[in-house]
Amino acid sequence: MLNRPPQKDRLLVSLASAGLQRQGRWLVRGVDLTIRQGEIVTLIGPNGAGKSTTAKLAIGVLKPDEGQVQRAEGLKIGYVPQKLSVDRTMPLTVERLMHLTGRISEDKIQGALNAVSIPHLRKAEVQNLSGGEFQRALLARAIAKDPDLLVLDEPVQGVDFAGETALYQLIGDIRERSGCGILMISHDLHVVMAGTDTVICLNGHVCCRGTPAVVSQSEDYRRLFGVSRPGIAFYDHHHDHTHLPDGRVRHSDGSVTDHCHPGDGHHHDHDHTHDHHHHDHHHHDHAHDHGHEHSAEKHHAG
Ligand SMILES: Nc1ncnc2c1ncn2[C@@H]1O[C@H](COP(=O)(O)OP(=O)(O)OP(=O)(O)O)[C@@H](O)[C@H]1O
Repeated sequence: MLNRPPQKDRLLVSLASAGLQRQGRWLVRGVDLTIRQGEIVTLIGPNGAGKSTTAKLAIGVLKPDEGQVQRAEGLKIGYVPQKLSVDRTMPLTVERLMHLTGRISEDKIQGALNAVSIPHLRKAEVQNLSGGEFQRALLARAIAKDPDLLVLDEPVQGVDFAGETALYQLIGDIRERSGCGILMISHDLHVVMAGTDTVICLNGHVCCRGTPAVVSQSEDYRRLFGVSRPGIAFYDHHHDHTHLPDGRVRHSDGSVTDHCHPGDGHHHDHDHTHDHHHHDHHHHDHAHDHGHEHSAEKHHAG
């Protein structure tokens, strides 16, 4: 699938001071945003912040009342909306779901299902799929047409944390393989979004933007999402040590100690909080206080 030569930095979509008004109210206003080939841009923001509206402006489903929206000529878009107009209780196989938006060749269907690791579910009924399998089926449908731009409105809804991690990984792999640009939407930052190049935090307007690490530390982000809620610290680097199940730490030189070394590659300027929604203890999704006893069991006990 999707094996066209990468045209790095090709501008796919740009919004300049874009705004949309309905019934005398600006749903979004002053939105500047660009998506380039091979780039993952994630829109975050609370309910009603205008994320879906912004995505619809980007793909051209909605026209801006103010500002400009431009798309590359002949841009092919794969869109996974937040809500699907198909009734999940209706009898419908994955294969037929993929044909709903137009005929796709057998090869493309197989290739797309392989790419999202559900080739065995081709004949499965959509209503029997798990949340994660359903999201993969939607993703397969979107990538089957070799899009230049994938727009994914809440791609991990109804998916547990392990599935979420796998899905974000898959989305990153799709970007690597196809070189397409990706616009994703989420309510909040997820640690596993570290593959995102740019996060844009929306609340009717753009509150802040930057890498996941920068946004998670920004005052605007904290104000919008509440400083006191369990925070997420981002690690955009690889640790050079491993946390053992008994809470001790094995370092790159093979030595084992009770604590991390000061130079072990953790950030020291972040909020020392845990994301208590995520009980799995992955090396890239935890923040911890270096002065404290740090034990993996504590996380699992959550
Ligand atoms: N056609 C419309 N007419 C009037 N208001 C609308 C229309 N479409 C959306 N809205 C309102 O615009 C605001 C932004 O909606 P939008 O769906 O873009 O938000 P969102 O950030 O995607 O929210 P969520 O996280 O809940 O999906 C909401 O308050 C919504 O009620």
